Amino acid sequence: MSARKKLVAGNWKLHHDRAASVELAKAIAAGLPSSQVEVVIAPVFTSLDVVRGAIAGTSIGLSAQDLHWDDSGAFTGEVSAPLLKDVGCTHVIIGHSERRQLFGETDDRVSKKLGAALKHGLVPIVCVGETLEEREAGRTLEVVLGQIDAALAGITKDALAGIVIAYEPVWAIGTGKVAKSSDAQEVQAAIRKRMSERIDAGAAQKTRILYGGSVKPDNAAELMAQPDVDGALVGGASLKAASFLAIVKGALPAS
Ligand SMILES: O=C(CO)COP(=O)(O)O
Repeated sequence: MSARKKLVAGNWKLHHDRAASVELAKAIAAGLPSSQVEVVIAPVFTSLDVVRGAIAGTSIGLSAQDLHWDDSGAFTGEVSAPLLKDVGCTHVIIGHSERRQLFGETDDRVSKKLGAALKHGLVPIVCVGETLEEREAGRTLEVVLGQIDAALAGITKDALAGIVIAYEPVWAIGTGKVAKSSDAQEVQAAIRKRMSERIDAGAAQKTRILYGGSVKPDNAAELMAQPDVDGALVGGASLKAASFLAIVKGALPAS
């Protein structure tokens, strides 16, 4: 079994007001099956404060869904790493494909955001993934490894061990079309190899690489049984405690 502790993160995207967020966070906290799996939830910005209160005293990590790379300044509408720390965040999602596709996120910005997260002690969850067109053109590894190279430019081996990568094929997000576990494994092994070659082999063995894209209770265990799938980044199925907790259970080692 891998020495890497499995991590299951729920990306709530633009869902749930404060009351619904607190209710969901409490239900997740009450149902956590085991501390053998690390669990992180990522509510909308406006719910972070109340969710922090709802999970206080538990092992659940609190993640934002994005950040700006500067600490402060004339950046209307943005939120920075020090402010996320101030509200109690432990993690931050960076470079989600929805931000890349809908909000002009670039590889360069992803790299700057990663630097800001690390500087302020937030665990970055860096998302990469190919579109359907890129996969069908046989360009999956070229695209994904290019995103990895750009995001991790300049990262030290000490920092590498603590970051989280999420491989999320764009065509699998919100579509119900999950990647085959063997395909996820192939890409995630290639990501680890690239980080070993370009940064540090020892540190790359410690980096958690999650799979995301239509993860559900009925496919989670098989995906997370792959040697380089160290957990899941879950969208739709993280919005209900029962399905999210079932996925967390799927991360437990088979008994
Ligand atoms: O984008 C995702 C998580 O960040 C995946 O979303 P779905 O689980 O809804 O496909």
